[in-house]
Amino acid sequence: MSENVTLPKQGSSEKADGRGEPLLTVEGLTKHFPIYGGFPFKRQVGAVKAVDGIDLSVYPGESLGLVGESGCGKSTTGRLITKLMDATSGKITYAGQDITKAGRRQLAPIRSEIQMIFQDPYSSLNPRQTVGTIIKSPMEVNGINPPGGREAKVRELLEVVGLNPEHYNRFPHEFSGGQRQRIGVARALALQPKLIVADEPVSALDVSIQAQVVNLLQKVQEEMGIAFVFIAHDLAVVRHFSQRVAVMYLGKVVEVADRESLYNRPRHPYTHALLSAVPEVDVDASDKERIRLEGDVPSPISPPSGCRFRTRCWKAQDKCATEEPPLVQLAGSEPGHLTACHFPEDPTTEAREEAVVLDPALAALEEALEEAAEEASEDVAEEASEDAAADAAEESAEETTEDAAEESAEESTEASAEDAVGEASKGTSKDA
Ligand SMILES: Nc1ncnc2c1ncn2[C@@H]1O[C@H](COP(=O)(O)OP(=O)(O)OP(=O)(O)O)[C@@H](O)[C@H]1O
Repeated sequence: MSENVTLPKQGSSEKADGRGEPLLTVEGLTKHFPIYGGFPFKRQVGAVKAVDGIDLSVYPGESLGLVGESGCGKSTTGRLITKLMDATSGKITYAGQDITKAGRRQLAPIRSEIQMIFQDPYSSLNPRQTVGTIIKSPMEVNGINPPGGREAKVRELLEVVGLNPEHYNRFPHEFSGGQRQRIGVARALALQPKLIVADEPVSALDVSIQAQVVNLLQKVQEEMGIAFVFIAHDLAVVRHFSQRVAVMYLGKVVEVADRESLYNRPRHPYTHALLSAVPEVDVDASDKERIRLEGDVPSPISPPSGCRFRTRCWKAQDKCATEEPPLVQLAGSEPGHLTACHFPEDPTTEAREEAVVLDPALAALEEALEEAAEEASEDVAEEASEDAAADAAEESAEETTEDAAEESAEESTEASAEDAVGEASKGTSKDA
């Protein structure tokens, strides 16, 4: 399938797409967390390769979804982008400036433009501060004095995120989970950012509240023109929110495309697997792929060679173990749709003839269970037929006994009647 590979590097193909200059670009970004061991002197014995060479771009005002299973490096990527953490290597460019190694002073003006919304609305707000103080403090730290004063701005922000401005003096514990996440959104908006990294902003919330918070973020993104990196572990949440989606697996971006192309014509087997897990109420079940993504993501300390997904992939061949597939535009994919796979799927989501189960252990277990179920049903059938035969035999035996008894009773009645008649006639004759 090597004839599929046609275009290099993500950035160049995206620019050709007419989107203009990206707001943020990361190239070859890596984050390795060192592991220390040994006695008595500790030394580095390995590293968790949380993010291992990713290329991504975020354009002004767009929402980019970053999706993948737990542990694939999404949160680390978010923290690297927001400069909450330094990268091991690679390059981060924001608004044309290389900020990879930027110090405090160079970062100061940028810090207010890039904000983060965290996953857990319960632990991300200081419980001892009032809502007013929480939302106001980024303005204080950055010396921002909005017209009308900070308090007026906070009240305005509370209204924007759907909270009562009168609750300015309340504490976080007086709010529900959804409301706390709204406070987190208001805090992120306080500095009029250009980019917000939202790290699983709804996954800690009740399902009924999730849609409300996603709608709020969507409103903020559209009305204020803020670019979003929306981190989620499945494709369902980002589906209605993100114009473009990047799929991550074990520290790598394996596929990136605009929403329509990714959901309707995914090429990477992992994307197919993630999509088959998206609940689709309006789609006929027969039209859906039946791939169950089972088993864990391998350890990021020693990821598989070549393609990292190969250990769970149903299409893997020898080449996948030796050559790492580059993230490129494949033949049949649209411009900007990039995939890292040697043996990509056809650009369609039509149903497979057979179910694909990604975990061989699970497949073996399912087979064993099926066999056991078959055996059990055979036994049941056998028992049932034995029972039926026994019942039939009993019934016929009963019938025969009954018939025989009836017959003998009839016979004996007849005989006794005859006898009686005989006796009577004898008596009559005697009397006579
Ligand atoms: N500070 C750290 N030190 C060591 N390892 C870390 C650190 N932070 C994250 N990791 C590891 O890096 C890998 C990627 O973690 P990360 O949190 O980025 O993944 P994720 O895709 O966001 O997962 P989740 O959805 O569970 O948060 C994981 O194996 C994690 O254990």
